[in-house]
Amino acid sequence: MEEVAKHNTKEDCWVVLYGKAYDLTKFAKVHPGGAKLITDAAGMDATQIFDPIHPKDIMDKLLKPSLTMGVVDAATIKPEHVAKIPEAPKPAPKKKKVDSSDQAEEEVEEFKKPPLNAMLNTFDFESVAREVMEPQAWGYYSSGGDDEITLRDNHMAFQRITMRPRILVNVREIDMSTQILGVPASLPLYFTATALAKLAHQDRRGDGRGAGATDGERDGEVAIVKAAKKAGVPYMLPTLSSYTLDEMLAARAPDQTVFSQLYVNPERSRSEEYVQKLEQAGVQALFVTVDAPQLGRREKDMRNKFTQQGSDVQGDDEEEGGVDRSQGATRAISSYIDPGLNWEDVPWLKSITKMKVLLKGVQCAEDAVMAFKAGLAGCVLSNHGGRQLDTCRPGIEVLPEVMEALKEAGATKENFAVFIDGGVRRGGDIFKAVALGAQARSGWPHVSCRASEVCQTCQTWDGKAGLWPGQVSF
Ligand code: HEM
Ligand SMILES: Cc1cc2nc3c(=O)[nH]c(=O)nc-3n(C[C@H](O)[C@H](O)[C@H](O)COP(=O)(O)O)c2cc1C
Repeated sequence: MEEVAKHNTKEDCWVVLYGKAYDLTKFAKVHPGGAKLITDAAGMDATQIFDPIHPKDIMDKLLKPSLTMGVVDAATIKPEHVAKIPEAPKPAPKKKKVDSSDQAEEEVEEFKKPPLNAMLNTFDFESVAREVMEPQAWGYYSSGGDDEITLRDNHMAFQRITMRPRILVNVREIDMSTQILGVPASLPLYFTATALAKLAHQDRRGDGRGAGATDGERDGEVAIVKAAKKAGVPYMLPTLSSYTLDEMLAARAPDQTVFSQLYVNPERSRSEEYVQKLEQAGVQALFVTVDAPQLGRREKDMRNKFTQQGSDVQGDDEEEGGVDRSQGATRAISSYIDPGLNWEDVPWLKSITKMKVLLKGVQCAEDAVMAFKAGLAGCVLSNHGGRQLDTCRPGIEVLPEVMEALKEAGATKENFAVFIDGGVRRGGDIFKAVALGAQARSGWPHVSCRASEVCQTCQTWDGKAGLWPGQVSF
């Protein structure tokens, strides 16, 4: 540890994680979470800071092996060598409300979470999340690309589609269950991949319980695996998870089937290894994300990080506080997502696994048809929740043209699956997607239970029991 402690500046920054020393001097400058988080821990053991956010194996998975400087003898790590989680920034002073009658000032009450059964829709969850999450985490979760036009339009697009209910049909028995890529699902919904789920469980109050966690756990993706089982829908495990793949897989119930999302690494052998592990674990389908060759410019997130991390560095230098995060993140993300991935890689993707391979992030009919002709199992019409390229069309709007083109190309629901995501916030949205031809759509994890109720209402209104299988276009 003595040797590591000598490398304690941002120009020469070694950090210990789980007993191994890494040279993060270059990486810190491009760290998606900002340089300061890492350089503040220069020459120290940063495991306590790292563990609540990242999976244990991310360093070996993503960093070049030459940056591992060696193993550190645990006995040599003294308390002063241990980097502590930075104190949460002081809360903004409480707003004063002026009482118009006597001009008295009254403090606004601290936010209290409402009981779970008072949460009637996904927007309720969103407004609570905004209050209880760390501002930095909220920035990461809620931000979209550039002007966030696509982010907003994804949901607006559903509002532009109106219902056309039929009446006087016996709806005593209705059945929302379906099959998604051969996997039984209680409704046409799966939980999509979202990176770094533990971030949502960080603690703003400092009592170690985490914003959304119960029983002192920061259970991130592990909780989502369990929630998917409870809701009876598949979950697409994210590549950039907060838990290791093994931990997520271990959280499955014995009869539970999951899918996986894949960011293709520039070092293809790493992706191959990862995919083999998924296949051996019985994962059913691989969704290769194709809409993120570089990270979207999420300005809300960038601004937030600047104020959070840069506020104590007046006259900031670009590397402090991650001011130049856009460039940094762009470069960082390309260190584990290959921006060179292209159609010629599809045969390779198919050759490394027996799992069904689908593309996540298709945004027009031509590409959907190319995916079909390339022998893939399906695609997700997605603009990455408006987090990547701004002013793209919502998946729900792309859907009709895709279905038509696919039918013309000879695709059927048996040989090519079409899913959509983006802006789905109510069961009625799922209904519209299915009515327009998608086989399922993906949603944020906590959506499903409420969504299923609304979905049921819609199905009742439509007036046909077991409506969906008949109504799906192919
Ligand atoms: C001492 C080591 C590290 C610390 C303390 C750390 C801490 C953090 C924190 C706090 C965030 C959340 C920032 C946010 O709200 O967006 C974050 C994000 C992230 N980190 Fe790290 N990290 C470390 C090392 C690494 C390494 C080695 C990698 C990968 C090679 C990595 C990859 C990422 C990624 C991909 C994000 C998400 C960024 C985004 O999409 O906004 N981190 N990190
Ligand atoms: C916080 C967050 C993290 C995400 N992380 C990933 C990811 O790691 N891989 C990926 O393919 N998509 C990722 N996505 C995109 C989602 O899988 C999905 O395409 C999108 O969220 C759907 O739009 P919606 O948020 O409006 O429901 C992420 C989305 C959010 C909100």
